[in-house]
Amino acid sequence: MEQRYATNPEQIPGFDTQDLRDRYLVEKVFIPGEVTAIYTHQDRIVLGGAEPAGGELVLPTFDELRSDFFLQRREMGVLNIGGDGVVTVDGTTYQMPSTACLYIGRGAREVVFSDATAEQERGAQFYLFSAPAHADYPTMLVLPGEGTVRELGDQKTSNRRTLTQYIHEGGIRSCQVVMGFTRLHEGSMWNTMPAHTHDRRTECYLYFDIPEDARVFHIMGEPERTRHLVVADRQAVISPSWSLHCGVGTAAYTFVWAMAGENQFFDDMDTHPVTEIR
Ligand SMILES: O=C(O)C(=O)C[C@H](O)C(=O)CO
Ligand SMILES: [Zn+2]
Repeated sequence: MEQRYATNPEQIPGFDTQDLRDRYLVEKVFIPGEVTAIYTHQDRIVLGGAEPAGGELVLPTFDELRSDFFLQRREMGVLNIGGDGVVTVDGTTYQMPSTACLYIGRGAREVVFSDATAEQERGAQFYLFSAPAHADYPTMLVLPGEGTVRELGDQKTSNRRTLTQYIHEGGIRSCQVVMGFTRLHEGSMWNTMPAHTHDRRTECYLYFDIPEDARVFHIMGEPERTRHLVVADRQAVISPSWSLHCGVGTAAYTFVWAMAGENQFFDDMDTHPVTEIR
């Protein structure tokens, strides 16, 4: 498993484009037939992907965790961004259509990922987001349309978007993980405006449904000295607690957001008016 150590905002001015990409961008989240995992020391989050590609994939444990099985001391949110899939947790099967979310609580020993059928055109792609857990919450599935929906932004400012909360205080309960996804409406390109930081939590965005010839310019860094990452489809960005995280696409797109840290209050954000960002 790749490890990425935590960074300090004072390091950012000394980083060139590649340094930023090496530390904050995950270019290959999905590899057919593999479970990928990146261990970031920012809030000890592990993020990755499971793409069964017609077979069965078992969630392995990794040496770096020094645990008997992956979820011995951790919890995990799983969000399917591909075709229909199935996740089996200790013998219980969960059908996961595209954009369904499964919370898997601490203590689950065996997690298996597969496509729903052998003949499907588009395979399942499970995005994985895990954080240390101090208690056992039940494993729960939430299907598309069942989360808490918020309509945000305005077409006039090119940021009309629908945000769905799955794992959060008013939905599936967890120790730390907060998770959901945001879909930009056609013609809207800006996410997360007005932009914010939340010193209490690390957040990761997995961008998807970006057309092949389009990119998202993800803005990061301290609000008074921002930088950017150019992000392609199905790539993830790690935003440390001190980093702004917002972006603009050259086409509409969708992204999974997921957080872990000091609290789970979704609205605990320090907003930064665009007129003050540098
Ligand atoms: O479009 C948005 O706004 C978001 O999706 C915001 C993220 O959920 C976020 O950054 C929560 O802290
Ligand atoms: Zn945020």
